[in-house]
Amino acid sequence: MTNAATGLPFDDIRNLVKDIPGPDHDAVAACRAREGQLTKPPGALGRLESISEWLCAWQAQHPPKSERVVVAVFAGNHGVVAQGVAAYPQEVTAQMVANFQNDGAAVNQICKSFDLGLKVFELALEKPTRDITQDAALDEAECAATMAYGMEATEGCDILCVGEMGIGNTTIAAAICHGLFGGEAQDWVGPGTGVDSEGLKRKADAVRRAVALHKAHLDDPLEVLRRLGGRELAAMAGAVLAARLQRIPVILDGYVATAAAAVLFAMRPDALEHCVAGHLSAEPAHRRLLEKLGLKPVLELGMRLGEGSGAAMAAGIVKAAAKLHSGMATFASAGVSNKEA
Ligand SMILES: O=C(O)c1ccc[n+]([C@@H]2O[C@H](COP(=O)([O-])O)[C@@H](O)[C@H]2O)c1
Ligand SMILES: Cc1cc2nc[nH]c2cc1C
Repeated sequence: MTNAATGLPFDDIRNLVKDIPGPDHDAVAACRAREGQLTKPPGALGRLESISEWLCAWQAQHPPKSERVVVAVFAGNHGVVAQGVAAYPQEVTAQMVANFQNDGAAVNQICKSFDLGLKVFELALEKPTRDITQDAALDEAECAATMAYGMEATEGCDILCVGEMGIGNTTIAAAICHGLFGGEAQDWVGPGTGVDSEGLKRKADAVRRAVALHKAHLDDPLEVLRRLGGRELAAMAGAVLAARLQRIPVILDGYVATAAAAVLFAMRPDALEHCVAGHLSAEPAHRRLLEKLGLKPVLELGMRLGEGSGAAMAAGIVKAAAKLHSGMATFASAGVSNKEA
């Protein structure tokens, strides 16, 4: 069922997706022109050069801005944990939110290392979503409102890192990927925070049953998000969309954040061109998902933490790329002889 005739909240999201801007070719041309003048052989900074270009294309300006880089961490709880799919108890989600607020988590230390801002968005932790093996996780109004809430994360930033915290949400990510891209349930599940082999079997079975239950609605990506998703995934999808509309490049974290973004990709395949994959998570299905999306990770550190940590690590590289581009001298200004024409 589409809602075009009834005017329900998903229509607003569909209209926004229709109107997303493309890359700014003038800013890219200005970036290439300066890149060619910097005191280094052409191409010698490798992918860092493409990252500068990507920043210019999606910020629609040259030189790129990288002063205000913010890590947004969205936290949610999931009814599907009743299926025995998670290694840790659900209360860890709220406890880790407190840890973020008290500066004690891994992501806090990464933010301090690279001078990044951190914003934590707590999403009704006391009211977990419905168990996706039994019901739709959210209703349409709540899913759309949560996407709208996620859109607020873009305020006051030049570059946005998108991450999450939510016990059970690697099961949710797997269900969304299986719902959007098909294959077998076991292709999309992995250990998450470290579930044992029996738990992994329960996880694949839960994903298989959830996708079977909602199979009549899988051709609409927003319905996949509403039925198989969670609040932090809806908010992340909203944040990634808002960033595109406001010309803010995005660094995606691991498997869960990428699964949320994949909903927008399924709506239109150019919807994630303003995103880079910050890292390749050790959660095995992340590689498969990035291949589907055509995204190449900036880092591969064997991390599998979530909470925005991989995106925040990559932000250090992205900030360095912008500084290199803006701060280096040119052959002319430094009096360095260029190669013979
Ligand atoms: O996004 C990833 O690549 C990722 C991989 C493994 C674990 N996580 C984090 O671990 C939590 C979910 O794991 P689980 O086993 O409870 O589904 C959640 O808080 C995520 O931030 C995240
Ligand atoms: C301790 C802990 C920290 C986390 N950070 C992100 N997800 C997490 C899951 C657990 C269990």
